Amino acid sequence: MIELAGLTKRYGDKVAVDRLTFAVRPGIVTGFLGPNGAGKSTTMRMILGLDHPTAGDVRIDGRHYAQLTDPLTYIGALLDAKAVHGGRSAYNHLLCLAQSNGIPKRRVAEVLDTVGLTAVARKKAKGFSLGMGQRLGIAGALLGDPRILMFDEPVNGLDPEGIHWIRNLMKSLAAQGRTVFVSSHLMSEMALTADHLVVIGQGRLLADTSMPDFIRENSRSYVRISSPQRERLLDVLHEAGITVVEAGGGVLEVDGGKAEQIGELAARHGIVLHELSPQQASLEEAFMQLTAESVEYHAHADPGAAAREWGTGWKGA
Ligand SMILES: Nc1ncnc2c1ncn2[C@@H]1O[C@H](COP(=O)(O)OP(=O)(O)OP(=O)(O)O)[C@@H](O)[C@H]1O
Repeated sequence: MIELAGLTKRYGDKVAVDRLTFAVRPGIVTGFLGPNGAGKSTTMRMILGLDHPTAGDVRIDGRHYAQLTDPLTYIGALLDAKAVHGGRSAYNHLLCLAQSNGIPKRRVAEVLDTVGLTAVARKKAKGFSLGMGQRLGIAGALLGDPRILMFDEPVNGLDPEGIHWIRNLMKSLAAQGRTVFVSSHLMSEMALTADHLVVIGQGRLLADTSMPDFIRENSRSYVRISSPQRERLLDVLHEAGITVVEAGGGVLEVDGGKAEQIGELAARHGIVLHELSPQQASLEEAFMQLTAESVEYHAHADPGAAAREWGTGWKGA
C-alpha cells in the first residue's frame, strides 16, 4: 500500500504537486493519469524519496522510503528506462543492482526470463531498442520480488506487441496480490489496464475512483438518431418533452435518452428511422473533459488561432 497525505511539491512559484491525498491499494492496477506536466513524475519521485516534499507525507506500507531496510524488496520502480549504464550488459546491470541490494544472484536470470531478454542478456544496453530498454527497466523493478510496483509511462514509444506484453504483465502482478501503480497520459491505454484511477491536473487530485464509476460519472451517454423524416421526428420528440441536440449531417442526439422509448415513439407515429444507436462517450473524451480546465499546454486545431494568440501574425495558407 502507498499512502499520500497532503503531499505537496513547489519549485519556486510553481506548485507541481498540490496537497495530494490518496492510497494505492494491493491486488489491483491503479492508473495514475493526468495531462503533460500534471505532476505524475514528481509524485512518483517523492514516493521513492528522490524528491523531498515541500509539505505532506508519503508512506510505503506505513514507512518512509528512507526507512526501508532493503527498499528493492518492498518497492520496484521504472521511472526512466534510459537510466542504465550503456556500457554494461543487461546481465551485468541487473547483477550490480542485485549485489548492491542483497538480492540473490539467481534472481537476475529469473527476471531476464520474465521480461524476455535472456537471449540478449550479454549484449551492451546502449545497443538496446526503446522496447528492450523498457523491458530491462522492468526487470530491474522486479528484481527484489517486491510487493509494490510503480511504472512511469511504461508503454511510451512501444510497439503494439510491447504494449500488450506490459499490459498483461501488470495485470498478472496485480492478480498475485501486488500493488501496481502506473502512470500514463493516455486514457485509452488505462481503460484496458487499470481497475482503479487516480486523475490529477496541475498537481491537484481530480478523481480517485474505480474505472466503472469513472466512466459513469464522467462520460456522456446519448442516443444517435437519423431519419429521412427528420422534421416530423423533431416535432414528435418535442411533443414528448424529449430534448434533442442537432449534431450536424442531419443526425440528432438525445442526451441520456433510451433507444427503446425513442424507437417506440417513432413507430407509433409511422416514422422511418435509419439509425437509432445508444452511444457512450469514450473514456478519452471523459478524461479530456475532466482535465480540460487544468491542461497546461493546449494544442490548437487551427494553427492560425495559436499564432494570433501568441501575436506572431501568422497569416495562414
Ligand atoms: N526540477 C524541476 N524544477 C522546476 N520545475 C519542475 C521540475 N520538475 C518538474 N517541474 C514542473 O512541475 C510540473 C510537473 O511536472 P511532472 O514532470 O511531474 O509532470 P508529469 O505529469 O509527469 O508530466 P509528463 O506527462 O509530461 O511527464 C511541470 O510543470 C514541470 O515543468
